[in-house]
Amino acid sequence: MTGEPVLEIRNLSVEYGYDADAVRVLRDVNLTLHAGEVLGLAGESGCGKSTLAYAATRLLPPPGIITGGEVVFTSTRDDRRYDLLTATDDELRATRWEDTAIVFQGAMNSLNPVYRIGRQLTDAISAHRPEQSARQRRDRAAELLDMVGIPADRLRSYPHQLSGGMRQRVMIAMALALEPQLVIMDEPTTALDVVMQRQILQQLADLRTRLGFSVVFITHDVSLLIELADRIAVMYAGEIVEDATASQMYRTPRHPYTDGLLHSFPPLHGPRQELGGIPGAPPDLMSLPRGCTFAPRCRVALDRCRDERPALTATAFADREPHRRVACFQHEREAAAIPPSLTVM
Ligand SMILES: Nc1ncnc2c1ncn2[C@@H]1O[C@H](COP(=O)(O)OP(=O)(O)OP(=O)(O)O)[C@@H](O)[C@H]1O
Repeated sequence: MTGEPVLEIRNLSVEYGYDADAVRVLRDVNLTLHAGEVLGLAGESGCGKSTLAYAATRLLPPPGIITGGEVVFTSTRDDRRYDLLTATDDELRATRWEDTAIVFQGAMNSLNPVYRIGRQLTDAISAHRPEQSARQRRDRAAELLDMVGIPADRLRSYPHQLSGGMRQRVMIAMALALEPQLVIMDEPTTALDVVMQRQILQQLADLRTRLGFSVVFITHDVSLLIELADRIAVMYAGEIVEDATASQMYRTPRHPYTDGLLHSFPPLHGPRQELGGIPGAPPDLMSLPRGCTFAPRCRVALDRCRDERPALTATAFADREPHRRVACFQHEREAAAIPPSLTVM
């Protein structure tokens, strides 16, 4: 169901801090998001998921600095392709909310406590659609609430009168107000329970089917993404280490880190399984190991993995799984050992 590229992130690098204190937090990240796709970004805390989302949309707060790369956005609104990293302030203003909307971490707490929900939605609309009448804006606000499953009479509620899940939905409604092409949600639900997380991602995926926008959904919980995303990019220590469809990742994780993540969260459906987790902790970004950054925690690391850093490239099974990428030497060895006819895809 996915279409043309909407967002093409190329060799994106980010540092926090300056000079000797600078930490390279993203290293040459390449990732493409397609029209209508739900892309999940997974990985443990601190691996750079939020940094990637904020840098790609030029919303990175200081001391974050984009040190290289490009982020090409294809706007269907004005049929233009442009690099968000070199876009002018006017271009960025025009693209925000209209083309791309971001729901930040903890966004549900960013609703203004002293205004009713309706006012906050209509204010967001009027900032970009001044030509609309008050009536049109109210109707649109009610329609948006309805889209996210909240009855229109809640327009008169104050944020504190809504549950956390409802406030999160209001933020989604606000993000959808101007019919953007791309919605980015950063771990919208850390404060909410897993059932609520699932409902929210489910709702976004359903709305995407109806309205056709693309979604980047950031979470620690890869099992949630397996169920609801089309594609998943797994990040580790500032790099993408695996990029595959959700079903490929579930059936045949090619990176040992992905495999570890899959066994770190309980799936909501299917047979019970023991949670393994991943021993150890991610490396200090100031002093990364020479070889694969995951090697010190990897149960199947080879000597080569400690010396050489694997690049994110097509898998060793590329003829049968095009568009899939992994950064791991071990899977090449496995591929060489398995007769192609026995390979499970
Ligand atoms: N303002 C900052 N100054 C210095 N380093 C920072 C800053 N913000 C983030 N970092 C570092 O950048 C790295 C990536 O952080 P980021 O928040 O992007 O990761 P994340 O995967 O989104 O984590 P989480 O899931 O906890 O939000 C971390 O090592 C973090 O310590």
